[in-house]
Amino acid sequence: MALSGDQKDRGELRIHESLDELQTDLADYIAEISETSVKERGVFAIALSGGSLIGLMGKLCEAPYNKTVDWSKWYIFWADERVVAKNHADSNYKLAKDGLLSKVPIVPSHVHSINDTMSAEEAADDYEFVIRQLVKTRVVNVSEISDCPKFDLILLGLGPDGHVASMFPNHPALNEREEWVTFITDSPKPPPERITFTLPVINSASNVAVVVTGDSKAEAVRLAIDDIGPEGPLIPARMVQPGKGKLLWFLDKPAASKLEASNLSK
Ligand SMILES: O=C1O[C@H](COP(=O)(O)O)[C@@H](O)[C@H](O)[C@H]1O
Repeated sequence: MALSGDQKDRGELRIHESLDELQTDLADYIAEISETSVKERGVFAIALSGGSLIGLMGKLCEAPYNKTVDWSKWYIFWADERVVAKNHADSNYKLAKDGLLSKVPIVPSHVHSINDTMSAEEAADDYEFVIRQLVKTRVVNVSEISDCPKFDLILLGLGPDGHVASMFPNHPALNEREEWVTFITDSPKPPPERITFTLPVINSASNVAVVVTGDSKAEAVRLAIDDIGPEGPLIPARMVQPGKGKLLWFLDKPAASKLEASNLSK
């Protein structure tokens, strides 16, 4: 049984007893948002991250989801990508392809990964151009409060340093307000060259879910969610604040272990 609660301005928290329970809840949640988006818009535009997230989404490849989800309506994007070849072990595309996309009937032309033959800067510009074309045709919705794309769902992981997508603590990319997709060449976590959605895009989504497991991330979870006062460090995950959308945290108990217990109710 999960503990759940709402933390003022920091969204809904779901804290799970086990990884198995978290994975089932995550699969249910994604399937529900997919169904709602397809009913309302005819399509589902989802942006993935890399890292541990993809393994935690694994139940989507199993019954009942593999048969009940309308995969033909899914359009896949990446909230961040490493600028490496698509068949490289560090590629977020490869991770998702091997762990999810090759196991369910996604339409290949609906998978929008970065151009891996370009420099980081070119790949970021090109990816933004691709998204702009899909906003024009409303495959990706548009935000009412900014000129940004409004993804139906953006799924994020969280690094122990508080990074989300490829936005790292104190990095100038956090201040980008004009571009939808930006690039970095100095990621503190290898590989150094990456592209990433900017905060305005993440914060314009209809739904943002941050999926975090393990005690190595407990301090980052605390700094992202708890009331740490004005002097507390502003880690990237704390800057995830969807304007009109819904923010949800999927945590296991070790990741939630440093949160104030007062956030939680049965
Ligand atoms: O480098 C990255 O790290 C984060 C966190 O990964 P995790 O394995 O600690 O969950 C990930 O969300 C991001 O997409 C990836 O590029």
